[in-house]
Amino acid sequence: MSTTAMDITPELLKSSNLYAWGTLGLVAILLLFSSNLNDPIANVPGPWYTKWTDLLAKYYWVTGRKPSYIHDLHHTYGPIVRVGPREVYIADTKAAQSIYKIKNEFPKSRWYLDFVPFVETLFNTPDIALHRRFRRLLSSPLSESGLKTFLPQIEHKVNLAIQGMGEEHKTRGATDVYKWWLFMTTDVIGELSFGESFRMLESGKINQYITDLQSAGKMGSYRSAFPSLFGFIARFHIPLPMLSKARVILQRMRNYSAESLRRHQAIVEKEGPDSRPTVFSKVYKAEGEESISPDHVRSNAQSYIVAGSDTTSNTLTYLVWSVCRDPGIKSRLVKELELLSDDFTYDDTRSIHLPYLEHVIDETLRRFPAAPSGLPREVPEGGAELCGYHIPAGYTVTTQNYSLHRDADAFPDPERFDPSRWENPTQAMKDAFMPFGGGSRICIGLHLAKVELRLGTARFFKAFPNAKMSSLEGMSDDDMFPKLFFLINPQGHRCLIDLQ
Ligand code: HEM
Repeated sequence: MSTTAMDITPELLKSSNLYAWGTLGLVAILLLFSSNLNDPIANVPGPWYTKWTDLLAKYYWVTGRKPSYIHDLHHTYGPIVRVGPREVYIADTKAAQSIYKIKNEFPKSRWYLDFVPFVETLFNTPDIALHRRFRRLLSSPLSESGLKTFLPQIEHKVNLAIQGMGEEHKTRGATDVYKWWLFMTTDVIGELSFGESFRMLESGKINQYITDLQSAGKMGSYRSAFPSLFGFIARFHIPLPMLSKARVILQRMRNYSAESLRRHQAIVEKEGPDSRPTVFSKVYKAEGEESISPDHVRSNAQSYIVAGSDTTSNTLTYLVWSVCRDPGIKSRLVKELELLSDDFTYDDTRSIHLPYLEHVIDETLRRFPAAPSGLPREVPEGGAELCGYHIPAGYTVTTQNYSLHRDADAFPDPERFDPSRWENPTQAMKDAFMPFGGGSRICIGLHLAKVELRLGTARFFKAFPNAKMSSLEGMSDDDMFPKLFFLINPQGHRCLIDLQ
């Protein structure tokens, strides 16, 4: 049989296709092989795509679901998991202890500067020396003993919140505790930082500054997910309405905080240095190398407002919701609080033995940690051995409370809200419990938060022992589904409680 040109061409084509695919395959294998050779964390378990990109993690971050995405990865891949080309997540308490320690600390990753940009503060600075200087100046007023000066102001604000809740219930048939706790914590930290409250408890309204802070926070989420894109837009002055609006907001916030601090300074100059103490009073007196610039005072005060409001208010909201949903837990708490007189003070909550109150608070901090997301750190020089893997210097290692607090070995039946698990806490529970972070970067406001949590919870359940969930205005458990950005937030932005 003779072979024609018509017969040859498909054969040729077939074989040349085969050749092309074969070459491509070979190149791919070579690339994979060489990238594995150049990838010092190639052996860390994780989804295949995380070797090249962390885009999926970013997607979950901007949609408020990253902690649960990471948690699922831990379920599939174990306590150490790769989530991007240069980042691993760790859900192991021993490794967490070696990352978040006081001596030879792992510095905060530069991610914090994208999340909260422009001026370095106690919260965002990766600079260890600057952080130590801030911390030396700022710690003592927020320590347990330092806070004694501010107790009357805090107690007054808690009382105003309880009063506001009671009044709202009379006219509305329920009260929105989410709103009142936010007013309370924001007014407390406003007064302690700026020397004057935002007076939201008195006006019953969120003011412009807080609205601005919330918008700036959203922008920070996007900026920290796509820092190069934002850098490019800024560098080439690409006009984007969203960015011009953000600039106006930032300027307004800056003016507001600078104005408040100036007003406070003027009062102090007129009435004497101890006339209106704030948590920054010590800073004004500092001199020489120990001092910090007025802009640093302003930006740190601003960061306190962010860090010290939603965190504590959302904890209180989830606490009230969790207790009100479980009659057994509520009656035990209410019974214990009978040990306090009706006009009890904060000191009474410390001197009278109230273990169940502490257990309820700890269980809320475990089950609904206000900062459930990753706290990224940079591996220092020399690298680190974590969970049996060598992670080189400069790579990012991160743990998240969302996973540590759901470790079933430490906390059996971890999704269950069960304060009694804290009656005899095991070492594993203590090690895995990090609601305030750890090491040198542990939350500076934890004592203030504890004061507000103890006072707020005790006052609420003493004033409203029959409080229960309300279904008014369509309120349901769906409203309380947690959106997980850097901070936790109930997705409905409300929590209606029937106080009767
Ligand atoms: C229930 C309430 C609170 C929770 C659960 C909480 C949680 C945390 C966590 C987990 C960190 C570590 C962040 C990290 O490593 O990236 C942190 C740091 C911080 N928190 Fe809080 N916080 C609370 C209340 C407050 C309050 C009331 C303030 C007010 C001053 C505050 C101010 C700060 C600041 C300034 C930092 C940075 C500390 C540093 O890096 O040295 N927090 N907080």
